[in-house]
Amino acid sequence: ALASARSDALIWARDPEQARAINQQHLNPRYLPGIDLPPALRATSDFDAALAHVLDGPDPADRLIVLGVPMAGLADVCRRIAQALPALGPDAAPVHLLWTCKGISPDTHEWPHQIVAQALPDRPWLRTGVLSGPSFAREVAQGLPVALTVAGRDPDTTRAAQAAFHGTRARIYGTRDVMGVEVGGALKNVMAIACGISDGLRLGTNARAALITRGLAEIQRLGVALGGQADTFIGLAGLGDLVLTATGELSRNRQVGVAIGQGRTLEDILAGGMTAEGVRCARAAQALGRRHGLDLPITDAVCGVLFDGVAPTQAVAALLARDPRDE
Ligand SMILES: NC(=O)c1ccc[n+]([C@@H]2O[C@H](COP(=O)([O-])OP(=O)(O)OC[C@H]3O[C@@H](n4cnc5c(N)ncnc54)[C@H](O)[C@@H]3O)[C@@H](O)[C@H]2O)c1
Ligand SMILES: O=P(O)(O)OC[C@H](O)CO
Repeated sequence: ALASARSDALIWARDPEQARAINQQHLNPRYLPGIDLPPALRATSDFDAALAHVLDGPDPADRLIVLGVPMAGLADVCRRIAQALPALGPDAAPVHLLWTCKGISPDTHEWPHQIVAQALPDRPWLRTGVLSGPSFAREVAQGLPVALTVAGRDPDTTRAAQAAFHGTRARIYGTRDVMGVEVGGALKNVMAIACGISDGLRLGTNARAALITRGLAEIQRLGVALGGQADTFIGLAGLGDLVLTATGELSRNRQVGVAIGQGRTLEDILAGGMTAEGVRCARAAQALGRRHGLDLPITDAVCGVLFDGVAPTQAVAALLARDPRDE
């Protein structure tokens, strides 16, 4: 998206072959097969060179890093940034750092902003935030319109993201509710697995709508208990991303659920190395819910099917047999 409007967008890729394909053929055959990338987009596999590109750019008001790695790589990449960043003084121009990660650490139950704060502490010029919302990478790469949310404690972060993306096909909204946005992004993946299972079982569109609506209630319950704002969950990072991921065929989390509903095993589905963050964070969401004394029945059902050998049909029956309650 950035490279469609400006000439200084640079991707850091771990794999030099991937960087070469982006530079020479304007293609990313592994992750975005068949899509022509903007010729202005350049790539490097040299981590230090990528950071220098941000710090040495012509406009100090324009320093933006977007971390598009899965949750499993977030701490590691932040530590690499911490090691490579020079010691800037307190008056240095800000560097804005956004992450796209949607999940919870399966071991420590930490949220992305907590992982970033630990790995990159005490840098007053570093402004951080989360970039989230309904956004299949493939559609963004095709140049189709997308609306996203940036959440950061410092309003500068939202403004920097808005300025950077202005003129592209991406429209950025701002909020300060980092926790709410992160809970929305992580939990919608669990709900997308639930909707996929329901669709894989051919339970119909009524069932899917029920799971989306009650799933949103569940996401909001956990998010508010953790300090998020209730109205964040009817915004792009809540309802918007939930609807997209629970219904869009491009969703990998939904695809995992559909395949399970059709009778495949989780091990078999994930054997190709697909990133489906909902699988990695469902247990952590369940544990956080229990710690806060919350009822998260759909999350429990997804955990039962993914990890405890509960048959999908049994999980549906258990959800329907719960005691009646007010909406
Ligand atoms: N793909 C999407 O449509 C999309 C949209 C919005 C948000 N997200 C979220 O963004 C995050 C990244 O998703 P993705 O689909 O781009 O993941 P991905 O699995 O496609 O990986 C993205 C890139 O990160 C690299 N990577 C993986 N582990 C790494 C590590 N340890 N260190 C450095 N690089 C590493 C990969 O090689 C790849 O180039 C996820 O949390 C996902 O939920 C994805
Ligand atoms: O493919 P998924 O299920 O990880 O979803 C991708 C994005 O998070 C959608 O906003």
